[in-house]
Amino acid sequence: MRLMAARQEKSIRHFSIWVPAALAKAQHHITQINGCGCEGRTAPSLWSLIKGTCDMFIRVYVSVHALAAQVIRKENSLTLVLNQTKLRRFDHQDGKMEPEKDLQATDSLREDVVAVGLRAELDVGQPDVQLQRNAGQEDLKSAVSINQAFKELWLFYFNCMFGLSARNLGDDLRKFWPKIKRATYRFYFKGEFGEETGLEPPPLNLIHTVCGSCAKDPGFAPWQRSDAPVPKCLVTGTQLFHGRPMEYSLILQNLHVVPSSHVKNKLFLFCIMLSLWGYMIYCCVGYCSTVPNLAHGSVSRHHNAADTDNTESSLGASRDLLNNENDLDGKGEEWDEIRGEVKALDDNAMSGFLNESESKKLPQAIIIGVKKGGTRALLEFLRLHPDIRAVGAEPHFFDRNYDKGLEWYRELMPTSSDGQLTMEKTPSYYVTKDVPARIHTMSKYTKLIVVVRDPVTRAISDYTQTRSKKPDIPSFESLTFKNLSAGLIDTTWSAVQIGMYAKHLERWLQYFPMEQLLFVSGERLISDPRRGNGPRSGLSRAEEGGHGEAFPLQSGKRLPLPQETRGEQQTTLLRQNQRQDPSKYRPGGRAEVKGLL
Ligand SMILES: Nc1ncnc2c1ncn2[C@@H]1O[C@H](COP(=O)(O)OS(=O)(=O)O)[C@@H](OP(=O)(O)O)[C@H]1O
Repeated sequence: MRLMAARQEKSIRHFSIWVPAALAKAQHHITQINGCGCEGRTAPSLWSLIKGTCDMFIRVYVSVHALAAQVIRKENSLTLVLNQTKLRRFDHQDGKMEPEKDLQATDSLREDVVAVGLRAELDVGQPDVQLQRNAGQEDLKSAVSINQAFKELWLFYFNCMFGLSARNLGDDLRKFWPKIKRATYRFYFKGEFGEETGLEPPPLNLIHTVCGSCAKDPGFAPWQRSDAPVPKCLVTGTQLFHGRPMEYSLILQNLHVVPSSHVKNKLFLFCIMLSLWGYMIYCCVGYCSTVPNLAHGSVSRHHNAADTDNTESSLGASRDLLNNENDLDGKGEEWDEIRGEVKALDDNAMSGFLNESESKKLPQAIIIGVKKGGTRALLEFLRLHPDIRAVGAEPHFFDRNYDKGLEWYRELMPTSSDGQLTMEKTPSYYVTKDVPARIHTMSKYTKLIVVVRDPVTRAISDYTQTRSKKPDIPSFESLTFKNLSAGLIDTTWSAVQIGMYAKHLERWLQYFPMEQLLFVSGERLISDPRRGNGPRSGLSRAEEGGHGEAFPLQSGKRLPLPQETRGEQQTTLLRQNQRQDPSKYRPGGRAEVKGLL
């Protein structure tokens, strides 16, 4: 046995505890024990415990300065695995300790020791003691005894580890101690002691035996003192962790050791972090609300929302799944465009292209609709005419920005001389309830241009545009028809509503005579823009004015807009040329421009 133990000793961490065959049956209830010991008390205590309780024949090699021990049940033996730096052998027969003995590869073992401590987080063990319910009475008693013995053993280890050893560790051990982050005690007893088995708490004499020398030490848990009541859960009171008191919380059979001050510190830190985060969010919100652009955006959106309502009211109770949202989305760009346009014109003024008689005027002609009718094309063609000055973007003054006032509106317009016509286009005007009255208020002589197109094609164009931005919208058919098989059209859908040109026209005719409205065919604008809208269309005049090359017409295809063929730079140049030598680009006078309308 000694030979064997010596051989095992060479393997440094494996030691055998021999168990009498008579007790082997009971022992198989014990699968594994992890523990830790120090100061040479572990093995004697283990021995005392088991001997005193189970009368087992055990030979124990004890650890000195050991951090962890493991007892693993094998067939007829328990193997005590010690993670330690030094060893002393304890002979139970004569009760003497052998002299301390240095281990090989001490450093690596120390690493191992730390690793064990961290890996287990001082998870002291998993005895996994099972009480076999169908076992005989004797077996049960034996099992219970062993269970109890080991339970006590763990308790002792815990005390060694956190009670005495925390204060009595040698320097080597002490330096590892701060690395231990958390202490967790776990008991895995499948079966309640006491209640199920009727077993009493461990007898006091056992405790005295185990802790004979330690019991006087006030660092030990109170239950280890002879005068202290023995608790059923076997672990109680306050232990030391890093020299500070620890709190125990009993959760089912698991017992967690939570260093209270540690937790409190963490909680405190967490609260501080939370407050900081809250403050940062608060600051961010405050900052956002003070950033001019964002604020402007939010105000604009607010206005837009209101304006959208306004627009919707013109369409009755229409389902506006398309139009207004798009308009809102595009508005930022529009205003950038407007500002860009105005700026470009101001630049012109700076470079001397404008003469002093020019001023900004309210529009005399407006393309009021309809959306997706071809309004952009018409405006771009018209503004090539030297006597037409137009805002490139859609001002949406009469439907969304009316509260900004006419001066604001005028400021958006390009400068023009007396003979020139100022124009703008906003296709949503045609379907917006209040717009006819508002334009009429501005000037009852305002010329109104409406580009109309087959309502179905228009609706499809409208839908397609929205779908390109929002692919998730329902299908065109499902939006158009109330009942597809019956062919019932849903006239509440805005895309359909906009196409009901006659209905909207009635509203306009309440304020303007028919002669003041010009209806342009969107289809003809595509198929034959030169002649499509009359022999004296703006396009033919522009062509006469020397801009024919700007309209490379291919039959059946829409005419490319000037930007598409020449680029914005060239268009700007063209306008500058118009200004430099108006006569060259001026086939007719203002009267002729008026005649177009
Ligand atoms: N010459 C030329 N250049 C560009 N686009 C042209 C032109 N002529 C007509 N169209 C068709 O007009 C449709 C766009 O209409 P709008 O400009 O009124 O649209 S918007 O309301 O301003 O968004 C759009 O229709 P769809 O293509 O069916 O969507 C354009 O194709």
